[in-house]
Amino acid sequence: MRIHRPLADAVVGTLQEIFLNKRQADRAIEYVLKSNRKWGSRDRGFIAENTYEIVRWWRMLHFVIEAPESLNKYHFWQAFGAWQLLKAKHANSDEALFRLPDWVEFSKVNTNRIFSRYEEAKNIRKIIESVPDWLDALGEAELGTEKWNKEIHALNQQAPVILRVNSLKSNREHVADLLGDEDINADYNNELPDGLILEGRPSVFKTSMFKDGFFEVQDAASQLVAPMLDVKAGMRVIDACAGAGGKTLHIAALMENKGRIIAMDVEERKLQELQKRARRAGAMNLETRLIEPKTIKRLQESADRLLLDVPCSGLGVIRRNPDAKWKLTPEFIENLRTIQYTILTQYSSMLKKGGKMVFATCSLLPSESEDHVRRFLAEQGEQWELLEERRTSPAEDGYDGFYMACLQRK
Ligand SMILES: C[S@@+](CC[C@H](N)C(=O)[O-])C[C@H]1O[C@@H](n2cnc3c(N)ncnc32)[C@H](O)[C@@H]1O
Repeated sequence: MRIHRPLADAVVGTLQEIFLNKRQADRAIEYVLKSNRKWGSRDRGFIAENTYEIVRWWRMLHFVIEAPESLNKYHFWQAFGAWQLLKAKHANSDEALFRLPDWVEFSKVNTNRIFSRYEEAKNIRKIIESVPDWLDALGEAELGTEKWNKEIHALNQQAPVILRVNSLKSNREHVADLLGDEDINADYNNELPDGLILEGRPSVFKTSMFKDGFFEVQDAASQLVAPMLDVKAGMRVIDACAGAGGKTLHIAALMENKGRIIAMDVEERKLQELQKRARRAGAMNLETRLIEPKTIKRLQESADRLLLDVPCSGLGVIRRNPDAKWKLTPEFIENLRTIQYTILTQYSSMLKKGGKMVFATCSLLPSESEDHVRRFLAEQGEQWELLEERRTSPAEDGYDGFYMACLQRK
């Protein structure tokens, strides 16, 4: 394999945007890809994949190149070079040893030293799995050593691309056929009635099927949340932390567009995106509502079903957002725990007696998930019954790490 200089430049420049200018990885990648329309799909794939992988393995690469705390552009070139040298080995592949091109930026890259540092790194979990000290300690404290070893390893693997077919417009056999016409192969999974697991990492957003609202990209774990709500056509449903509406659209499809969904959030921008997606999906039975001081009180005991997909650390989805490892802080997670429990205790009042509520997070940490439900039941158990609870695990079932619990109001 040869490395093309403009592509390497693009990766190194994007890494600097992410680490020095604190840009979000997906936005920085999107920006650089838009900057040169002439790049073909392989070039784009190279830039996106290498950037994401170097972000994912940042701590390990930082260790092998022996970089200081304060970084300059040459350190990003060295990390890029080290990743080219190590990626086959790191994936346990027996590909031939890669030789770096004779570029001045690589003049300080010592291949033998990189390999010996890599062997050293293998003995230190937080280095080889590339996690900050505090997160490694927190994961181990909450999950136990054996489980954390497995989960953090699985969280560093690339996640599969999974679609949720929009049953308002199509069905999965039809979409699988249409994808086949575009040389995209898809597999089924019995647990996900509308799910299609794609082979490889094809770009699906440019297909006419996507533009026509035939599917959304949504991980398997996320596809389990709306069905747990047990919605029926005609019900009144509140999705209280709807964001851009991944789960709202699923709920709308399960309700066959009948009844009413109120999709709420504290960020108007996300609700606008939700409306755009709802139009594409043909979801007509929903309205969006920005949460203001009296919104929750006005909706007391008004919903048959309530989804609380609360803001969380996103630790269960770092396969897809590896830069979160470097942006999260213990203080931020602590603050989230307070918000999560406040949402659970205050927003639950919107549910009618006899109604069902799902509390969900995309975190692997019990302190953001199970612990809240246990405390809620301890404090208000006479009014609530826990009907069902589920945890998904990147290590065990290959899904993102979600928690979801269904509670019924007595
Ligand atoms: C996990 S995300 C929701 C993802 C969304 N349900 C989906 O499936 O695409 C959590 C959402 O909670 C919102 N949020 C944060 N604080 C909130 C609050 N106090 N009340 C309601 N929503 C809040 C965030 O803006 C974010 O969109």
